[in-house]
Amino acid sequence: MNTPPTSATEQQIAELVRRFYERALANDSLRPIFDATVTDWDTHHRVVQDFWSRTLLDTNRYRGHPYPVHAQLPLQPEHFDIWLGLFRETAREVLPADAAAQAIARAEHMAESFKAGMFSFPPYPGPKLWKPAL
Ligand code: HEM
Repeated sequence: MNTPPTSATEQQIAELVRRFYERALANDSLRPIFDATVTDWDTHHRVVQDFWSRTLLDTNRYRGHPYPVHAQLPLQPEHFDIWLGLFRETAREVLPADAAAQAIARAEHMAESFKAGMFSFPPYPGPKLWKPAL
């Protein structure tokens, strides 16, 4: 999704990522999920920085697909609330106001989409319960 570039700098975005992960890894609910998944932190920071660079500066550095990545993680809805709380705090601290507002809006929108995709429906009951129409 491309939006007009904000006044953030790459340096501020790097700082956003650094401080956000400092907080996320100090959080007892989020840390185990990162510990179990991320083996190469430099690469992870770079990928996430590229993502925010695309969102806030309209660069084309991130070309991944965040939804399938998160759909495979053992997440509950409350993980997103905690994540967003830490992200809002960090974004307001590190980014200029226009960029903070855009980053927070994007994260909130993604959290809503992720939650809608991941938690809206009960698990598929399986083919045994399906009856073909006659
Ligand atoms: C809506 C809020 C979120 C945003 C915007 C976001 C953003 C991202 C992005 C851009 C990536 C890189 C995906 C890629 O490899 O292409 C990522 C990966 C990851 N995120 Fe999130 N994330 C969010 C919520 C969460 C939450 C709640 C958790 C729970 C701890 C989480 C844990 C992870 C982990 C563990 C990875 C690495 C997965 C892997 O390397 O296999 N994220 N996230």
